[in-house]
Amino acid sequence: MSGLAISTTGLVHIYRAHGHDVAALSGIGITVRPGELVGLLGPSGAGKSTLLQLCGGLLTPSAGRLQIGEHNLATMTEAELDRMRSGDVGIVLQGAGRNLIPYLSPLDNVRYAQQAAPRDREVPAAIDVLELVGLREQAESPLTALTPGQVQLCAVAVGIATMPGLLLADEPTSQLDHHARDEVLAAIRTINQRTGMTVLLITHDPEVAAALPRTITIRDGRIAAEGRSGEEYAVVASDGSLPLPPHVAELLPAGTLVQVTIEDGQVRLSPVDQEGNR
Ligand SMILES: Nc1ncnc2c1ncn2[C@@H]1O[C@H](COP(=O)(O)OP(=O)(O)OP(=O)(O)O)[C@@H](O)[C@H]1O
Repeated sequence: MSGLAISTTGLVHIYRAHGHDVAALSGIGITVRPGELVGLLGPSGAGKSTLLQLCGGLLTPSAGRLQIGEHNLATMTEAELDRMRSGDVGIVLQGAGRNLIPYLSPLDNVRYAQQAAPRDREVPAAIDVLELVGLREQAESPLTALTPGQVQLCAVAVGIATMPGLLLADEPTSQLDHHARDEVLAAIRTINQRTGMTVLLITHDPEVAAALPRTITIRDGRIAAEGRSGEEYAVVASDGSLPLPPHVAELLPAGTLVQVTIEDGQVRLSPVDQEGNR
């Protein structure tokens, strides 16, 4: 199938835990076009995995709109979510082993994953899926004979086994040496370019982020910035607010009065004291 778009407006997710609520996402608005390859960045606890799991239908939004292709996830029944998860969205969980059956070869792992595909979906031969990620030669090897990078490639192959329109990958390049990391990233790029599959992947690695055409940074459950080929930009939210980059926020602590002016077409932020004097 062709790539699926992601569209969210005011997306909120609250975990209800031991009598207190944790707001993991506090109003996320993003649009990802079909076939885009996007990295999700941000400090630990920012809400990246929560967003990924919401997009995969593994969690239900507490509020807001979340649209994956034609699916409006906020209103889908459990049966509809099951169908979406089995064919339209592939998920690679953090830690390659969690995606694999340890006693099956890469070929049988992919075949097993393909059994979940909807009946009307034509899936490619398992060997062709492995070829796509560069694992044809290891197709029948036991997983224990594979390098850590090859095990991760196998997890990616399982994630795309049914040729979903959206691949969600939680830190697929972490805990790998640079060579293996680059191989996994190259395989994900190949999948994206050859199939047109939309890809959303979480990374903490600045070198991986710099190599991606687009990144979205989340901080404290909100969109903090976007990157284009390594260059970071602040993003104006739908309510007109603009999150300051951390190095600017350090200069303008909370409560600072800022005069916003336009001079020669340039928007200027000038801090003033509490009496309004520059
Ligand atoms: N099952 C849960 N129950 C309660 N709170 C949770 C649960 N899962 C995550 N959280 C909290 O939600 C917030 C966002 O967590 P999330 O795992 O989405 O962040 P993250 O950006 O993926 O972090 P990391 O990079 O460490 O994986 C954090 O404050 C976290 O402690």
